[in-house]
Amino acid sequence: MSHTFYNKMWGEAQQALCHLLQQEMPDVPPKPEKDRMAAAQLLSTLYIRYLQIFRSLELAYDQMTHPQKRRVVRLVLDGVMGRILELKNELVELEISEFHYFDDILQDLKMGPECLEIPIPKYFIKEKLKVLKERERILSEILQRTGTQESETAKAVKQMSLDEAVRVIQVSERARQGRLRAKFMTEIYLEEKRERLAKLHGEKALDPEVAAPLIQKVWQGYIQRKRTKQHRETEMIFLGMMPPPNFSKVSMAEVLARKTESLRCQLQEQHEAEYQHSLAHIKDSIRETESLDMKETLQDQIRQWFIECRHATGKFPDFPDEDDGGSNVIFAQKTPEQVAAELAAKEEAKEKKKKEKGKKEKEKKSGKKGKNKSKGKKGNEEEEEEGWKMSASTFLPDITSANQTYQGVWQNREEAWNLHQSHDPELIKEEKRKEVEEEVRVQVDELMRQELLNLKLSVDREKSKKKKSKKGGKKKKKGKKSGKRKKKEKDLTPNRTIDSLYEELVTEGLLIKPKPVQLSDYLGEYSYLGTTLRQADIEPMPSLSDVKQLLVLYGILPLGCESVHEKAPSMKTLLLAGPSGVGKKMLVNAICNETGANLFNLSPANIAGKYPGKSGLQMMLHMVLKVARQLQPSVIWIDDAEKTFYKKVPKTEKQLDPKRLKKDLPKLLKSLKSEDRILVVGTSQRPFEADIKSFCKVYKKIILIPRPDYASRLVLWKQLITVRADSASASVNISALAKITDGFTPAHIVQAVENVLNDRRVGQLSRKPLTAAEFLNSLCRQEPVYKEEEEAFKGWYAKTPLGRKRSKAKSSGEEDTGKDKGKGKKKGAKKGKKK
Ligand SMILES: Nc1ncnc2c1ncn2[C@@H]1O[C@H](COP(=O)(O)OP(=O)(O)OP(=O)(O)O)[C@@H](O)[C@H]1O
Repeated sequence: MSHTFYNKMWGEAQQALCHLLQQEMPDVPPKPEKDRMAAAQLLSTLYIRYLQIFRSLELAYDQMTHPQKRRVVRLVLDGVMGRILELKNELVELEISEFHYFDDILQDLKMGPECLEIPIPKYFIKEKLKVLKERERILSEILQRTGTQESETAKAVKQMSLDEAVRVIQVSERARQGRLRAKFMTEIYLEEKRERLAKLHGEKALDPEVAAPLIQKVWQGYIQRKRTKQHRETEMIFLGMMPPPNFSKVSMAEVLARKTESLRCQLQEQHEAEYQHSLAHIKDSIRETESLDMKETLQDQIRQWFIECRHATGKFPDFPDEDDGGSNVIFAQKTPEQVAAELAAKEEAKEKKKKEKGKKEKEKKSGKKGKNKSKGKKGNEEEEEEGWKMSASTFLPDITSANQTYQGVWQNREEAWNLHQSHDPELIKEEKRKEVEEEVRVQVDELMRQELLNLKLSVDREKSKKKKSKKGGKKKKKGKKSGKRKKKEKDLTPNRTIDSLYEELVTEGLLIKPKPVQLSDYLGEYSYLGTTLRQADIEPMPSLSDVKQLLVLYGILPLGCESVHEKAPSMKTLLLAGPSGVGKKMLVNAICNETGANLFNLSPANIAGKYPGKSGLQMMLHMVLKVARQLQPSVIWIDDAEKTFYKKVPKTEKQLDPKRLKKDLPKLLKSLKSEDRILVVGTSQRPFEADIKSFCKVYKKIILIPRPDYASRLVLWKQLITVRADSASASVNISALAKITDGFTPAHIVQAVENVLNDRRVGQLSRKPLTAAEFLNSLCRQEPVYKEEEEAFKGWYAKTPLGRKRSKAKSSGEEDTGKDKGKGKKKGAKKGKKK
């Protein structure tokens, strides 16, 4: 695509954003929304519209080559990402559920489900590709040196003694020789048979008149069957029931597009380097050519101010302090609106203070008067009256200011000269001029301060007392600051470099290499019935694609983007719970690969016996945290997370001390600050074995991963078979396979496909098409997820804080409807409980 295309895309996204901002920040603040459904609808629509803008901006940022434009796009992009997270958070609080279904809104907006896919900005990896590659190289080197990698692979492969190995080789060699001999014997036997038959029927050769129709019959049959098959395939392709033959082949246009994309990336780097060079060069030249002029004008202006002030007040003014902005304060040009706004803000602050005072007094009075009136009821009534209101956003101001920059600088900029979309020197000049002006101002201020002092001494005969007192004041301020300073965390490894800590952690197996999986490898299909089911008061099962989206929102976006992590609702922990094989570990690895994060493994089984004792544990956590902070983003993965919070440790596991982290994990989380891009991800197959209170206190965000639904199974079967053998899925009844594998997890499906489609079978595909029945053998040897296990998960989730909140809200909602119908209050509550 061309530069114009991406510029246009950016412009359109900004326009759409402008509309949204008008809707989000109207002149008259909207009234609180009393209807929950309407509020959810509003939030969902905003969410989807922001998502579309996000997609366009991400693409534009990835491909635009103009360095200055890219900076503005990046600001908006990060802001939009943060706003999407905020909206999701609002939705979670409003609907009291992690999963939301937008199918009805998609229908209204005439969009497909692919519009809900949350893109992962490519800059997360692209902008630190060199660092990541270097780190990967170091990690591999350490692993090779220490032999950790070998031992890991050795774990997977069963150890074999020499005798055993020799025996296996002998057996297979004898089998090979036997097969070869048998083949020769068959060939010899067939040869002899043919010769014998030829001798027997030699004299009775067929009459050509009889032989010809025989050959024709066979040939006609063969050719007709072939033709019919071809007709059938063309018809299926025409009906859209089969993909065209070169459907999965990459087209020439695509290859070209990819090539252009990579060329653009090179151009981006080149333009960025030129831009950086120009920044320094232009500043130098401005300093050389303009700073003298600037100095003189500024000096003249300040002198003028001295004189004017003396005329007006009879005294020379005090020169503003450097901390207050120096001479900037003198020349601050404020518009009448700014002055009015300042006055209004002051008045507001005053009124607020008054109100607060009044409130406090009232509270005191009411506290004395009435303990008879129940507070709870009052609170509820107030809440009901108030309704839902959007919480204040931390990202909207950023988006607005970036939008203003777009409108002020870029929207109508003449760019006919800039065909190659490199930097605009005029803009750099404007920016650098300001910087040089500031530098000059500081120098001039110093001079003028001295000049004013001299003037005061000679004209007003004033002594410089103030300075001394001010200096004293400054000292006091400093004293205050140092008093307020918080205690710093103790560094247990002050003499060690990060490299040596990194190496130690790798050697100990605490820092591991993530498996090479991307989030796009996690297959799943959109759930099309979500809203319909919810409207019928049936809680739909989330689909794997919903899970994937949650993971992008809660894991990838905050880890990948610094500003989003700092300002978005804080997320330090995430729990992925679900039956074995639903892809929990795969998702953890995908988070690391998509964000370039380090992966620390603090699973109970992995830390057992390492760094023994209390001080050892402290040292281990300190090292992990220090490296994780320095080389952020980082993911701290705890497999079998429930074991840390066991209600009762099973006898067999007592030796491993699985509860080792129980006390220190909350402390570790407390020490994480908003600027530390570290995410603790727990995975658990049996969360119900943990003490739910302490477990949920640590893991505040819980994602329950379900077994795949029919649509996801269909996609899984199709994709997994196609990956192994391109055209094999055409002959398989995938729908039947998806139907009978209800209850099986993706891991089961992966296993079945691997078992059946081995290299030998793939080689036979052209002669013997694949059938669905071949998978049954492998499937029937695997244990599906039974209903009881699924119910256990659901029951456990209902006991988590969000689950309890939801059931509470549901029962209170039912109570209300019960009241409306004129039924007794108790009946409603009972109903709620039963449900
Ligand atoms: N949605 C999916 N799409 C494609 N492959 C998947 C999906 N989910 C799981 N898999 C595959 O299934 C296998 C098992 O996944 P994984 O080990 O992540 O499961 P798990 O839930 O962590 O299992 P366990 O709880 O037993 O440790 C992996 O090979 C993974 O690639």
